[in-house]
Amino acid sequence: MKIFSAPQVREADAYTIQHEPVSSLDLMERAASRCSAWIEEHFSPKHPVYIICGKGNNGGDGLAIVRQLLLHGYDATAYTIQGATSPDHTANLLRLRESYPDKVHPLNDLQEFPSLPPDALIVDALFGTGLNKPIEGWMGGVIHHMNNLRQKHTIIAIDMPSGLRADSTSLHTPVVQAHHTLSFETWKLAFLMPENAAFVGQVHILPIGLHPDYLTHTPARFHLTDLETIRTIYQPRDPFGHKGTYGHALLIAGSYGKMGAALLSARSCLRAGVGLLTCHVPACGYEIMQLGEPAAMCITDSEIQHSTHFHLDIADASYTTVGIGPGLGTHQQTALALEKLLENFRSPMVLDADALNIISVYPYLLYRIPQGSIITPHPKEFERLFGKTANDFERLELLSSKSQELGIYILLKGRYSAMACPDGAVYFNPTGNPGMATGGSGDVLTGILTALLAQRYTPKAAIILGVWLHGFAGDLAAASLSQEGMTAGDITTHLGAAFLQGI
Ligand SMILES: NC(=O)C1=CN([C@@H]2O[C@H](COP(=O)(O)OP(=O)(O)OC[C@H]3O[C@@H](n4cnc5c(N)ncnc54)[C@H](OP(=O)(O)O)[C@@H]3O)[C@@H](O)[C@H]2O)[C@@H](O)CC1
Ligand SMILES: Nc1ncnc2c1ncn2[C@@H]1O[C@H](COP(=O)(O)OP(=O)(O)O)[C@@H](O)[C@H]1O
Ligand SMILES: [K+]
Repeated sequence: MKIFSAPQVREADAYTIQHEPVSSLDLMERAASRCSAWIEEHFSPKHPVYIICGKGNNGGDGLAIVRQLLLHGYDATAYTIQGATSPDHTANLLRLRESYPDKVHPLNDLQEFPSLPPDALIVDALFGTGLNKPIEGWMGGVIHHMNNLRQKHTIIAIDMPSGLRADSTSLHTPVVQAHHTLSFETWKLAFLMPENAAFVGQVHILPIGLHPDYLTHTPARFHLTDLETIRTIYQPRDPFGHKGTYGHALLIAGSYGKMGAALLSARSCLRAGVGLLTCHVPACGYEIMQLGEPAAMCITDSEIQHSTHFHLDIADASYTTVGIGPGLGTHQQTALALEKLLENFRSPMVLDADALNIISVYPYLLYRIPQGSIITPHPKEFERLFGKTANDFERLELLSSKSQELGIYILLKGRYSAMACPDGAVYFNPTGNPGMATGGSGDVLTGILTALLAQRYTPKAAIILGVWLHGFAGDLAAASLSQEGMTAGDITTHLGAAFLQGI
């Protein structure tokens, strides 16, 4: 699913008005009716609804929602900011005043903000995608006041929480902290940024019938992975396939005290369909691996506690791909071995965890990573590799520019993991839950991505599909075990069900 910028949303709006054709007032009526239907579905008429309306079309939506709710037996009231209003706003104001003159009140300063009865809902229709500067003065006070009321009253934002910019940071400016955001047609980039979590609450995308030609043909740089994309990527297994068909992966992982990471990664690699798996571990890990996962082959390092050189077969390129990093440790000898690996193995590989921590100490190694490889930093690892940024939008730009500069796929892990591709596109992943915020979840992901590369998915396909499956398996694990009760290994045990149900 494409994520459009605020100017693109305006273009989609104009294109729809011109080509459907539909009047802009009717499109507003349609958008508002999706919102009032959502409110009616989730809240009974015993909740009085207070809708705070700005001067533009977001406020126009708010006025139409008030009228629609009143028609359906709800007690709804509009509070409107005074000033020059947009034409569709003006038309809706007249319509509302005509039928329900006592349901519109002016809001010229904070003193005029209504005192709310218990159970009242606040609908925020102050500003949407037309916000053109940070909110200042008494309107900032209104937002502050609404946020103070959020403990007692549910706040529902129309299209955007007011004050939030769709495409750039809103840090240090007043923004409504909504419980629910009802947004039209497409996700906005701002909703996916961790720094905005407190503002957007739960996001509900409401289709309003924007013209499909515009949505299909307009290029977008940012995407949110959806089931349709996943179904296009997924390749069913060949009925005549044999284990050679699905690749031979080498997983380099583990050190003394962290063999669990290697085991978690190996198990998920096997459950994600690899043909053959060999694990390289330090000598202390031999029995752990052999007993822990009989389907994996195991080769050991000459050192007992950490790895110092990786198996010679690497130079013969007999492995389809390599996954390296989980629990590896950052010993200097391991760092040297990583440098040699990067010299000898030139196909796309997966680098995670300690492999990335080593690279952040020896940054020149970044430039030796084979083209098309996948690196999977969590935010702290990302910062160690590429430095600090002032906000999440700057971090996103840094992520994308490094991916393009280095010719590698960079996965920044989190609630909506961001996958930056060397062609400049960035994909966000919607699956997953906070139950996955537990040690070892990332190791499981490394195994999955390594397995998909081994099966000869392109790196772009592997990363989009792998991250989706990882999150979906995590969601299934949470559904059966609870977010608290699940562990990283439960993500792996639910991978089979994720293939069956998530694609
Ligand atoms: N997408 C779709 O397809 C559809 C979209 N629709 C709806 O339209 C919304 C976009 O409407 P919009 O363009 O009129 O902008 P909106 O958000 O109401 O704000 C503009 C007003 O706010 C003002 N203003 C701005 N910043 C300010 C500030 N910091 N401080 C103070 N004032 C500020 C600005 O005043 P100005 O600065 O221009 O004088 C102007 O008056 C969209 O979010 C959705 O709800 C649906 O109705 C139909 C289908
Ligand atoms: N709140 C969340 N919502 C969705 N996914 C999450 C959440 N928290 C963590 N995850 C996922 O869990 C994984 C954690 O990875 P990582 O931090 O590397 O864990 P570890 O180092 O313990 O293996 C990532 O894939 C991340 O996207
Ligand atoms: K709003």
